[in-house]
Amino acid sequence: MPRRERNKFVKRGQILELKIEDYAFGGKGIARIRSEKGEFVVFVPNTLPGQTVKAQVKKSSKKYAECKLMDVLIPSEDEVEVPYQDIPGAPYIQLPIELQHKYKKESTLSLFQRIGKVENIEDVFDEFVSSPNLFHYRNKMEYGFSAIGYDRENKTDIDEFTLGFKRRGTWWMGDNLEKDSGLFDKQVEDSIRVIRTYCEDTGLQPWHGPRREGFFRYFVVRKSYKTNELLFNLVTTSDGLSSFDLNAFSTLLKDIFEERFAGLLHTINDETGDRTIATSGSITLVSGKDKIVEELLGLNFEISMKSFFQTNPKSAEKLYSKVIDYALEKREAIDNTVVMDLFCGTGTIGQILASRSENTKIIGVDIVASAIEDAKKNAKRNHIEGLEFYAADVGKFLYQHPEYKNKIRTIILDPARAGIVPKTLSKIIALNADRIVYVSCNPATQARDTVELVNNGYQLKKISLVDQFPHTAHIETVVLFEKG
Ligand SMILES: C[S@@+](CC[C@H](N)C(=O)[O-])C[C@H]1O[C@@H](n2cnc3c(N)ncnc32)[C@H](O)[C@@H]1O
Repeated sequence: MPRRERNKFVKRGQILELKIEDYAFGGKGIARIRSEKGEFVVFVPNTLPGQTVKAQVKKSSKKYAECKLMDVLIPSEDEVEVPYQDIPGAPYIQLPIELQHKYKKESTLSLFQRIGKVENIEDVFDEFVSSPNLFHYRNKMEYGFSAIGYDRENKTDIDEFTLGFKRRGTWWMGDNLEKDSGLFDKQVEDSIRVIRTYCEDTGLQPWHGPRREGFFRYFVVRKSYKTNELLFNLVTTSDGLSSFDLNAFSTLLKDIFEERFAGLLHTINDETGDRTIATSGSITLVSGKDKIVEELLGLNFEISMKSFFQTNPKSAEKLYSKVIDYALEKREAIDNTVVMDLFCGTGTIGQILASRSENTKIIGVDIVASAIEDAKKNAKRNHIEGLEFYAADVGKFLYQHPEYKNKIRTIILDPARAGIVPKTLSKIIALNADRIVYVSCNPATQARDTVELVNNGYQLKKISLVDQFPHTAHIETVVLFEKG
C-alpha cells in the first residue's frame, strides 16, 4: 500500500456502513467514525440525519473522507411513506417538507456566515419561499433505456430491457420506472411501463453501457403547465433505425395522451461516451409541432426541446417575483435608466422588469446564441420594447463596452452553477452600480462572490431562499446588494 494511503483512516474504494448524524450544505450527510485515534468525519451526499447507509469512499484525507451513496439500509425516523417510486433525483422525498426547509435554510445561512463572512445573516434574512407545487412540479424529464436493469428484491443487476433512471451510484445500470415518481407528470410516469413494453416488443435493443451498443437511448418529455401539452423526443442510435417505425411510435403516444400530445421529435445520437448529453445529435420532427408555449407571470414563452427553461415554472414565478420586488424597491434606480440583465438566458427577468417599469432600457447578455435568439423572439411576442440582447461572454462584453461604466444603477445577475469568474466580477463591480440583485442556483459560489462585493463597497441588504426543487438538496437564493 502506498504510504500516502497508509496514513488515512479509510481507503479510496472502501465500502462503509455509516449512521448519518448531521446535515451540511448541498445535501451532504455527516457521519463520524470514532476510535482511540479520535473522530473521523465522513460526508455522504444525498443522505439525511438518522439514516444508516452503505457508501463507497471516493476521496480520503487524514481528517475526513467523501463518499458516494450506494444504498440506504435503514431509513431515518423522520421519514414518512409516500405513494411514489423512489428515484435518485429525489433523495429527500420521504422527509416532511418542513424538515427539508429547515435543513436547507440552516445550512445555506451558515454558508453565508462561514464563506461569505456575513455576520448578521439572521438579520438580513428576508423569506424562505416554498415551491407552490410540492409534487409534480417539473416540466421536463429524461428517461434512459438500459440493457442492464436492477432487481430490487435481490439488490443486484440483471439483464433486462429497462426504461427509467440510472440506478443510484452507477452509470451502467438502469432501474425501471414502474409508477409515478412524484416529481414530473403522473400520467406520463404511469405510462412509462406501456411505452417500455412497446419498445421491447420491436425486438430492437436498449443501450448497453459497458458494450456501448444498442438502439434505444433516451425518452425525453417536456410539459407546458399553461396548455397541459406534452412534447416528446425519442433518442436512438442510427443502428437499427430502418427497422423502427417512428410514425407507429407517434401513434402510440397519441393514443395514450390524446389531446395532450403536442409532437414527437426524433434524435439520432451515435456518441458512445458514458457522459453523452441525452439530446445531443441531429433532431427531426416526426409528427405534430416542435414547440410548446409556457406562461410566466402573464408573459408567454415558446419552448423548443433544446432551449433552456426554468424546470419548475410555478416556483420560477415566485423566484422572479422576488427579484422584481428587490429591483423595484428603489424605482428611481430602475425607471428611466439602463438596467443590465447579465447571464440573462432567454431574457425572462429583463422582460418582466421592462413590462413593470417606466421607460427602462434593458441590456441582456448571455453566452448562448440560441438563448439570445429565443430572448429576442419572446420579447417580440410579448410586445415588450426597450430590450437589447447580446450573445457574448459577460466579461468580454463589459470589456468591449466601457461606456456603461457609472451609467448603470441596477444590475441583475443570474450566473450558472460555477458562479462568476473573478475577472468578470471585477468588471461588473467596475460598472459602479448602486444596486445588484444577484440570483444563484449555487449559494456556495455566491457566498464566495459576496466577499468580493463587500470588499468593494457593497452591503448584503436582504437574502431570500426559494425552494425550486423540493425533495432534492438544491436551493436558489436571491440576494440584494447595495452600495454603502
Ligand atoms: C441560471 S442561467 C440564467 C437564467 C436566466 N436568468 C433565466 O431566468 O432564464 C445562467 C446563464 O448563464 C449563461 N452563461 C454561462 N456562462 C456565461 C458567460 N461567461 N457569459 C455569459 N453568459 C454565460 C448560461 O448560458 C445560462 O443561460
